[in-house]
Amino acid sequence: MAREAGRMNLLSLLFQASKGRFLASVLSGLVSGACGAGLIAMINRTLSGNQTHGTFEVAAFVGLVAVALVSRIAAQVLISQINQDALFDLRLKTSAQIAHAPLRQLEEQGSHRLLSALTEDLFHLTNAMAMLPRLVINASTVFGCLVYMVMLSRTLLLALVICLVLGIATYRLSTARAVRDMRRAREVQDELMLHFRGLTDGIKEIKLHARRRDDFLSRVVADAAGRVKDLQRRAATAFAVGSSWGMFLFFVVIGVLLFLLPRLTEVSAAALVGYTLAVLYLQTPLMSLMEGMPLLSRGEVSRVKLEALGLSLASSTEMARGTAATLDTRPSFQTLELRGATHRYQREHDDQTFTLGPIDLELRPGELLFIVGGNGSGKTTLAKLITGLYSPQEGQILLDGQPVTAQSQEHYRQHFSAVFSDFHLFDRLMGMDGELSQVQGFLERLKLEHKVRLDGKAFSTTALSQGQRKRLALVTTLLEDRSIYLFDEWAADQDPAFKTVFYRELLPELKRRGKAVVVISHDDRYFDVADRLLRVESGRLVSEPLSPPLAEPPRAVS
Ligand SMILES: Nc1ncnc2c1ncn2[C@@H]1O[C@H](COP(=O)(O)OP(=O)(O)OP(=O)(O)O)[C@@H](O)[C@H]1O
Repeated sequence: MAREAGRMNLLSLLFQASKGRFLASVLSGLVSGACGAGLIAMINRTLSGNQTHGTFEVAAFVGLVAVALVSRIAAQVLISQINQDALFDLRLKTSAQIAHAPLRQLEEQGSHRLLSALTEDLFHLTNAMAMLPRLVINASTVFGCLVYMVMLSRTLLLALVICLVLGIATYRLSTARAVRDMRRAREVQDELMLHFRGLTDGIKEIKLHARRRDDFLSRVVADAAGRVKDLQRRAATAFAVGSSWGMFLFFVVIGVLLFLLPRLTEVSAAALVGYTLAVLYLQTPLMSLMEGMPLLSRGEVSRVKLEALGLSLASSTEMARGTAATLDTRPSFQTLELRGATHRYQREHDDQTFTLGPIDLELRPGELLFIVGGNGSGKTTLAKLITGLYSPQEGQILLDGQPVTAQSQEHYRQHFSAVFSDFHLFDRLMGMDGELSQVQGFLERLKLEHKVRLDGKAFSTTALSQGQRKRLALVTTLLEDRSIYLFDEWAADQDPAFKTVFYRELLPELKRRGKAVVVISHDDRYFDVADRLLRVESGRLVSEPLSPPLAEPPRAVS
């Protein structure tokens, strides 16, 4: 029942995506099916000698063949168009859903699962959706033939329906386990994607240690890939047995009609020939339905998987897309307060939790706040809380005295520009226009002018050293010109000379321009730059007295 509901869902998704063409393809399919039934009727009448071979009959035959041909081509073309459009829509929709999902939810899923969803699941879901109109077309052909058969003989129709019901029931019985196997294979594919990520991200570590490489390939990857192979092979075998069983049933039906039924009841020879012809004609659409079943089942597994990820395709992204254009890109503020804000990490299958907070913190324009603390003390978590990437689980954030709510969170985030320690450098500038004229100046300021230029909106390269990549990320944030800046260990990869530029020139300059700046840092040499120093210890904030500056390394040579 749940699976039926799922298919209904797939069908309605496709219908919503392209109502007009969907209906047109179904209509073309129905016309094609009706023409097929008409042709069978004509052939039967001619074979039984009930029809003359006059010009009208020939013209009618040619006409029916032509209409069947054109309507079938139309249905197929429309199907492939819907398929491509649906894939396009699904990719954009799912990307938007990921972009709008809460960060914590995405972190809990892990990037390997999201990648699986964006590649595997979207591919299979689209394949299944492409099957649905074909399923409707084939069903309409079957329907046309059945109508013709009702007209020929009700007794024969009853026999046929009994055979069909039996056939479908046994087919489903043999493939039920295959669907379960497909679902399990899909779970293992997430694991496989995790290992593939390990292969690309960890290629240096793998290359440097031959035994690690062999262990990784022959045990870790081969184990997951082997399980996927076994499960999919078993599912494919069950589906092959199921569809061959269906094929066998056709001949059983024809045997029953030709040899058994005439002994049990009175059936005319014309009806028998008509039935045999119709059953043979039905073979193609019914086989196509059966061959499509594995694709439909696989698509259904992906649909359930996407829903389980919380990326339900039914949920609309229109609202979120609409609001982006109306948001102020550089809002200003007077006060930002965290009051008793708390964030707790609770891992699945793990009793250990880490709690940050309750945090009380105030920030004003023109303030330079340093946050320090040991590894794992909660600095980055606090940064995510301050920037609105995490919502407080307890307590609240107030902006200019107003609590930040789910509705105002997107607006709240527009106050920030940040470089996190695991930042991502996009290869182009997005969401900016007028700011582009300032790029060259910032590139020169950060000593990148000989390495990178801007071609249109794209950087000429992002293949740079880690320190240079961070500088380029800083260029982007400076262009954004937001009212609050957050740097999470930005200077960690910079040479001593550039550290000085960052702490002694860039940060004070941002402060002078009225920006509030939050800096997570281990560089105690520069703590004197800060207006305030806060230490995070096991998730709690403590104030630190400011110490006098230590001896500095040489300044950068311009
Ligand atoms: N994605 C996560 N899921 C579960 N727990 C997490 C996650 N990220 C961090 N933690 C936990 O939260 C604690 C604080 O992590 P956080 O990244 O905020 O520390 P940090 O002070 O920035 O450390 P570092 O100086 O090493 O960057 C860690 O000890 C870890 O146990």
